[in-house]
Amino acid sequence: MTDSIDIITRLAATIETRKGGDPNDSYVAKLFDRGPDYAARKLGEEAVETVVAALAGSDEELVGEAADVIFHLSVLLSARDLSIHDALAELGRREGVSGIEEKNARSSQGN
Ligand SMILES: N=c1c2ncn([C@@H]3O[C@H](COP(=O)(O)OP(=O)(O)OP(=O)(O)O)[C@@H](O)[C@H]3O)c2ncn1[C@@H]1O[C@H](COP(=O)(O)O)[C@@H](O)[C@H]1O
Repeated sequence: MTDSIDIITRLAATIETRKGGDPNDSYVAKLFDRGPDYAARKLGEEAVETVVAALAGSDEELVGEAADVIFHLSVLLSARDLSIHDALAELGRREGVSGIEEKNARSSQGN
């Protein structure tokens, strides 16, 4: 499990290093160059492909599409000057909070 977090941490760090990079040398730099809206569309495409794989694909295809979603989500958050670690921290915050408490906490915040 620690290894999985290490992989996400390394990926997030690599993604950050690509900011301002040459789009011809780096796929992530190309995504940054095209902007957050493009990164969001890529994430949407990968999410749809994940659903298709879940409904009609093999386990291997589903895992591959899920990895694409995590990658493109990481790029999108970085393009918005956020990080996948912000999303993980939110999941961590929800640990130990029951579904009802979470719902109440969100409605008291106006969400
Ligand atoms: N995980 C990935 C990853 N997954 C997929 N891809 C790239 O995604 C591209 C495939 O995208 P698509 O098929 O959707 O379409 P495309 O037409 O090629 O791309 P678009 O023009 O549609 O954006 C290929 O170029 C893949 O190399 C990735 N590129 C990079 N990473 C990670 O990002 C790191 C940095 O990559 P670079 O920025 O390229 O050095 C790598 O070390 C990896 O860890």
